[in-house]
Amino acid sequence: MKIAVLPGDGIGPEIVAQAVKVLKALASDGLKVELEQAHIGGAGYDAAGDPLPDATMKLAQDSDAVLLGAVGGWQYDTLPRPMRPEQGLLRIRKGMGVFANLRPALLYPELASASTLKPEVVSGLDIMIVRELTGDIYFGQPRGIQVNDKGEREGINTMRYCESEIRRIAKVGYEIAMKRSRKLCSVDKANVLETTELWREIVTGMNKDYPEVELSHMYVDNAAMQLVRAPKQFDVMITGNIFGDILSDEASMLTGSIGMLPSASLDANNKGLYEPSHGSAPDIAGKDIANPLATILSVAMMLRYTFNNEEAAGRIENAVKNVLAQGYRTADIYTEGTRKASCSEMGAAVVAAL
Ligand SMILES: NC(=O)c1ccc[n+]([C@@H]2O[C@H](COP(=O)([O-])OP(=O)(O)OC[C@H]3O[C@@H](n4cnc5c(N)ncnc54)[C@H](O)[C@@H]3O)[C@@H](O)[C@H]2O)c1
Ligand SMILES: CC(C)[C@H](C(=O)O)[C@@H](O)C(=O)O
Ligand SMILES: [Mg+2]
Repeated sequence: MKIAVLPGDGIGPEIVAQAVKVLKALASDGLKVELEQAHIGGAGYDAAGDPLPDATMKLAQDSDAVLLGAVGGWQYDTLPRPMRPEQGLLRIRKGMGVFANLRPALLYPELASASTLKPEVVSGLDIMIVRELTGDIYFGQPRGIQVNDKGEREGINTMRYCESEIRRIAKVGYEIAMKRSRKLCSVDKANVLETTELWREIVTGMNKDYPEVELSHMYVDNAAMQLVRAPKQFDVMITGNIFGDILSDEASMLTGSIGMLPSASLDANNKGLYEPSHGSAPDIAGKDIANPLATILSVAMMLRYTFNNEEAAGRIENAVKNVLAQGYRTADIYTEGTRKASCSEMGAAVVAAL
């Protein structure tokens, strides 16, 4: 199997190096993997004048899966928008057609005290956020900054979903719910936004195809509040691109740190792009202190969803559990009495625990 490795910017190269160590360790044990690296984001702009160079998109299309670190950096924030790192990420998601973004918020028992919430609120937490990834206000037209009739500049973005886009993500949500506790909460803002009124109507209509699934609906503002009030009421959540972006960062803190939250972005055939849910963390880049576990756990998701290799996925997840049980902690999840580890030490500990 061929994996395109796109480290990107900021902490991207540091965390991806740890995930690659894990893949190479599995390869030395017989897993057949071929890795090829390419630039994306600011690194793509620096190397080829484009945040998604053609060669990178071609490599992604020729590979079975893509492992991505993160993109973005302050030095790129004033570039014209099409040249910004984030556009490279949006283009590769769209280009690969990976519309289903799975972001599991799982609390490892050892990290209950690392969360900023009370341990009893988060212990046993296991939520799957299913975020639509290639539509919504991220891609809707018209968009831009224009001068209006009064000579004043105005910024425009358009929230937009068509029925088929809603249907295909809802199907993913229902099917995941069927494999878990059969509880699905759809998050929208149907009280105000027509886009999500349609979303709610379609998700509700599909419940007849999955009668065992207990469907509920929640407005996004309430969902944001409920996630910190009583997060264990949720099992599978489905939502659109922008709400899912925000809610998944919020959910990550329930698990102790955003450095713990992996993701899988899948197309209709389970070909996928795998990346941590966090960004390039420019504030800590280059210091070897970032948490690589979200990226390492994204590799486990790759093995499970794209390569159907549950055994290898389980090996990685167990190794992560073991290193946490042994007390290894990067700075973001460090609590008194545990063993502070750098990014590379954490990667090495996971390899040793495989
Ligand atoms: N998928 C992506 O590539 C992605 C996601 C989000 C943000 N970004 C980009 O990243 C840049 C920074 O954005 P931001 O600061 O809003 O979000 P961020 O997720 O990069 O960082 C937010 C905070 O979390 C910390 N953090 C993030 N990942 C961590 C890890 N693995 N270990 C320890 N701490 C970690 C950071 O140090 C920072 O304090 C921006 O350019 C943004 O556009 C990229
Ligand atoms: C960097 C940005 C384009 C991206 C998003 O908004 O999807 C990020 O926040 C994420 O969550 O992966
Ligand atoms: Mg985000």
